[in-house]
Amino acid sequence: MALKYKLILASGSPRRVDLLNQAGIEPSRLMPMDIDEAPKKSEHPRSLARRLSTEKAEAALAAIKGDMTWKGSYILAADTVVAVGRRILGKAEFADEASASLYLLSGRSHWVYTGVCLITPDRKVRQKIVETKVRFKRLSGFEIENYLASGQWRGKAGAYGIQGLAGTFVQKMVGSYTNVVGLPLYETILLLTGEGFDVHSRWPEA
Ligand SMILES: Cc1cn([C@H]2C[C@H](O)[C@@H](COP(=O)(O)OP(=O)(O)OP(=O)(O)O)O2)c(=O)[nH]c1=O
Repeated sequence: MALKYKLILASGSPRRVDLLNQAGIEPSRLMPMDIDEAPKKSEHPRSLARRLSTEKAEAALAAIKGDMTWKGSYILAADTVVAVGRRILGKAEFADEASASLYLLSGRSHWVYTGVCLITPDRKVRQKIVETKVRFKRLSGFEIENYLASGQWRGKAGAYGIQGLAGTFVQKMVGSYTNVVGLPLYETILLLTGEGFDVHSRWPEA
């Protein structure tokens, strides 16, 4: 898809850039937004994905405020959350946290929620929250140790990346694969083309 517009990707995730490129879209600018990603007390994982994707897009909009170079640009942001039931499995900082996450995912199903938020040049907000159900096989201690040694858990929600070695753990998946990797392409294109989205609010012109 050849985008006629300037697109700011409010992200530092190399996966999101790759996925957009896969769809034929080259962001004009990458703006990683450093926001507090801690869930609120008893916040549902779906609500968290919605809130954080909105906050990332909003932060990018605030950052370009008054800069005429970016007038007329779209802003795209996403947030991926992994959860077992309502229990949110964040990005592990250390191997022991990653290990705990993998033991929890072993032999059961979990949900991956990605919130995608697009702000249009006329500052309308288009948003989608996409859900994928993933079932992991039962993982042996050896498989977990081996995975931890690969380092592929770093910087990823739930401490795994389906696009790498952890792809071999997946027994079953229902829903979008690209959603799990960090940006659901089908829905993102719908947002960009202006079809099938939820309008929540409108922000003033940057
Ligand atoms: C579950 C899963 C997540 N991930 C990644 C996607 C996201 O980069 C990351 C989830 O963290 P996010 O907070 O959604 O994104 P991020 O901090 O990496 O990037 P940014 O906020 O700047 O956009 O986990 C995979 O790459 N593969 C997977 O299978």
